[in-house]
Amino acid sequence: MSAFLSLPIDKKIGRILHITDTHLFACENETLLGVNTLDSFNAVICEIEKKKQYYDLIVASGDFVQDGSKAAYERFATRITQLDIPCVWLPGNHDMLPNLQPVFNEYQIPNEKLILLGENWLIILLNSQVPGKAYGRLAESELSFLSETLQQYSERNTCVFLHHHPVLSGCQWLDQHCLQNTESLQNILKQHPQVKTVGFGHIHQNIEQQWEGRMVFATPSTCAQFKPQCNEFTVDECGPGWRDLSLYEDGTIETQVSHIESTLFIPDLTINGY
Ligand SMILES: Nc1ncnc2c1ncn2[C@@H]1O[C@@H]2COP(=O)(O)O[C@H]2[C@H]1O
Repeated sequence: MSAFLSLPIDKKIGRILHITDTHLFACENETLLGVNTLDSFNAVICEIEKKKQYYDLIVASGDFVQDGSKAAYERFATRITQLDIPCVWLPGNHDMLPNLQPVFNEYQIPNEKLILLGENWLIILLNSQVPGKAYGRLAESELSFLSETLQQYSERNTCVFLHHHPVLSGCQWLDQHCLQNTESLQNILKQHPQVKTVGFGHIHQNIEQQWEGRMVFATPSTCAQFKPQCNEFTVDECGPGWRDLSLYEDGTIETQVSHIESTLFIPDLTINGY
């Protein structure tokens, strides 16, 4: 069985900050879809600091960088560790593990896939990356890790995180890049009603919907967003975002997405791909 991180919680409610798709570059002036991704990430973190909300854990769900560079991973690691909240991560399709891993190790951002949060909750992080591809797939090893962990901790309410969307977003151009073996995930989840939610990034938009009797959600990127329900690539005007999750002892979840409201981060709506 894998190593795990055990986090006691002070209060009865477990609080998670979900950050995703930061798309940072080595160069501080680089932009994605017209948004300076370092400035938008910093704006999100500053806003979170200002709110002084208490968190037990940060889950960072991939696409940390756009250029694959160590310097860009350093930018993420430097700023996120300033929050002084335990942070765990999983990779997205843009991530280069040989560059990510040494930097996150240096900053003590642990590579834990199994987190015991307080007495009642289990957080599971899955790697859905297929190197060189925008779509995702859960390898047999990830599926058996999920299945074995859920069996071992069957008494705990559980949140599962991965990068790719297991449910269709309704954007055709994005749905070709979804999780390809959703059925295998579904087959495991069907046997484990303790899994209360599945969270992901990748699609740069807010989704909260019911799936197989549980809530699933996508969290907006900390940079530019994609417009919901569009067949062709379309950028949304929504500002950089993040998500709060409150996990209650009885297995219920409250969640809320926030966005930065600033004219500094309006994307270039004329760009049609990257
Ligand atoms: N115009 C486009 N049509 C289809 N896919 C695209 C387009 N532009 C970018 N993409 C891919 O879609 C992916 C969506 O999120 P990513 O940031 O992972 O990376 C993106 C690209 O790999």
